Amino acid sequence: MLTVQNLSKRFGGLLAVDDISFEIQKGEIFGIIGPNGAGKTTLFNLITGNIPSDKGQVRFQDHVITGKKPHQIASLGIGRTFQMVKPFGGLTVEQNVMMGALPRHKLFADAQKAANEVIDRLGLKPYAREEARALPVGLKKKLELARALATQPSLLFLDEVMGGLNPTEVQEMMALIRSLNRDQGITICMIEHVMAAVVALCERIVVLQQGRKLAEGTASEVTGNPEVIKAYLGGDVAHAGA
Ligand SMILES: Nc1ncnc2c1ncn2[C@@H]1O[C@H](COP(=O)(O)OP(=O)(O)OP(=O)(O)O)[C@@H](O)[C@H]1O
Repeated sequence: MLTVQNLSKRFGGLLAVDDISFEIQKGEIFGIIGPNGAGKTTLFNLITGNIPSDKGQVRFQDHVITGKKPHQIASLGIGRTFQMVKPFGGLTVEQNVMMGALPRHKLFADAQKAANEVIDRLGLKPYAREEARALPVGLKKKLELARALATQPSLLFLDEVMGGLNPTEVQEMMALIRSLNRDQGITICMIEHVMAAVVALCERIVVLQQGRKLAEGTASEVTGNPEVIKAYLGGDVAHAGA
């Protein structure tokens, strides 16, 4: 579904993404892990057109999307959330989700209907008329996801949607991600530091370190890889359930 080939990005003297290649298959949940600063978010930004790449190519279905603008990439069916949730604070939850829905619908009323379906599905209905800035972090993360879903993606990039959530909210978010994948057929690529969630959800995982691909494989292959344990997992391996 998505092929990333030799993608690279330099910020001054720093090679933030260094010759990364991988493929995401239709229907899977794919994970990207690695220490802070490994280049994960930069990789997302390159794929979704938020920053230009220096080298390499990204193909989505039959399209080369390298060099396209974020809204063009979104209209092809690639959605994303941002790690630093940035809802339009002064707007309501419904208005924020409308931002995602509007480009998909000719009529305002249709966009509103679609936005409210997503709001319902994510359990945000009681907050639909509240200002986004008033929401606690768990609901802000859900709103971020709702906004991305309203763009009707077939491939969804999730950047640390579990970050800042309590254990109950993590369980709820995991169930939601699984349902989006299984029931709605959305292919998912997730950056995540909560290893229990990565191990439980992801069929395949890529590990980044200092911009480079350190490993790729199933959850058990990756969590059992001594280089990955040294570079990233450390004492967390037991916690990861490996
Ligand atoms: N716009 C930018 N200008 C300069 N350096 C940047 C920029 N964006 C990211 N970097 C640097 O690139 C490297 C990779 O950053 P990135 O945010 O992609 O890492 P990450 O793996 O997502 O980290 P984290 O897990 O902390 O979110 C870091 O050293 C970061 O400081």
